[in-house]
Amino acid sequence: MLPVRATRKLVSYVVNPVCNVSIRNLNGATASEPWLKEEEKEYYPKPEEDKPRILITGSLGQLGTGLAKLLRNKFGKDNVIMSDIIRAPKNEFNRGPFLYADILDFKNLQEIIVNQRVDWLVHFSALLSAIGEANIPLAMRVNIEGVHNVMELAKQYHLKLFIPSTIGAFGPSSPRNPTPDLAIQRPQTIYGVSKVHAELLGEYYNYRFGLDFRCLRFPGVISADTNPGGGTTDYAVKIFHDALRTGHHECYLEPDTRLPMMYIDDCLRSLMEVMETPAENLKMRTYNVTAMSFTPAELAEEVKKYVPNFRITYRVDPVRQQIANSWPQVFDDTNARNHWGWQHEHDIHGLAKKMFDYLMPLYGKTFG
Ligand SMILES: NC(=O)C1=CN([C@@H]2O[C@H](COP(=O)(O)OP(=O)(O)OC[C@H]3O[C@@H](n4cnc5c(N)ncnc54)[C@H](O)[C@@H]3O)[C@@H](O)[C@H]2O)C=CC1
Ligand SMILES: CC(=O)[C@H](N)C(=O)O
Repeated sequence: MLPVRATRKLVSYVVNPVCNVSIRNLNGATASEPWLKEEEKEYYPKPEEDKPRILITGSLGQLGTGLAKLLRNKFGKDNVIMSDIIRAPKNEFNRGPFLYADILDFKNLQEIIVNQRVDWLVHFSALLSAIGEANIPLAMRVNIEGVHNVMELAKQYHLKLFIPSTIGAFGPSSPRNPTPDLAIQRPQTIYGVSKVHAELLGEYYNYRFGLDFRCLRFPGVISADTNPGGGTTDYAVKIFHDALRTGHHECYLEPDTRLPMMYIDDCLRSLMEVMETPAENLKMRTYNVTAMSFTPAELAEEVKKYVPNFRITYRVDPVRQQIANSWPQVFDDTNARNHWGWQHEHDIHGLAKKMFDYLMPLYGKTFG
């Protein structure tokens, strides 16, 4: 029997096929562990190469498809495993590994992590703010139980874990203009409550077990090639499609409802950057990031530069208006900028240009 001098939790016994001895195998331990003797190292897997293997949960939503593309360009197609509970469109399915993974099925997730030799876990599965309010029991399961599952698995298998949070993790008693990283957090949506839970649990696992947990609070994310999944900030995507389709957008928020926003390229880059920041440069585990803040009326003015006859009218949805009224108006991301060099690229003008450059040809329109 080979001696194992580790103090970490022993998880399995295996029979080594070469010398037919029983050795105890530590989850996630590789031959680079400093506590291994030279002769023990051959029984442990070689350390991972420089390219991590990454699992994305809920990867068919607004953020996941773009992130998979970005990560695959950087780390190789086969090193990024997309997963979701919905069927992948054929073009997505053919672009690289895709697996069914229900975030509520712990065993299935465990199997994927082991079989696919996952190193990083990007946990996107969630019910967003508006849809969460419409189905609170499901939101509690997906957003809270789902987080428990990934947190525990990331701990067991020594994964680097990213879970996004949101401006929605703040509430009406938080300072709203500007909202710093550390402030009162008493959100009044199940979405917000579940995100505060994820932030706190991740920070606790980091402190208690050394889990490499990283979290960014995103504002409303705006993208042209994917659709939002049922949030309060969704109008800021739909307005571009409506402008090109009919020239008219009926907005569910009041004209002067100011919310922080970000173009998807900035959002995904911030995620990549924080994942690659050396741990010693992270002074916190949860950071605000943002790019701009605007109201529906201000965005409509921007849209008119491209579609001069564009009209916006307002029919307020009380649920989403109430949520928006409780969220930050301006997000303070000074710490992200100072600690790990976060910088946004797109303001409201850049955002509108990007959206119209992408969407106009799809709607058969030209500028001017
Ligand atoms: N889109 C935005 O503006 C913002 C998003 N975030 C966060 O980023 C993450 C990704 O957001 P989006 O892509 O916009 O969300 P989305 O709603 O577009 O996509 C979520 C995905 O989760 C999947 N899902 C639902 N139940 C599941 C289950 N039981 N097991 C596995 N997957 C399941 C859905 O099928 C969907 O594809 C979320 O955690 C969200 O809270 C944070 C702030 C802003
Ligand atoms: C800001 C978010 O978290 C999301 N877009 C939502 O509106 O729910």
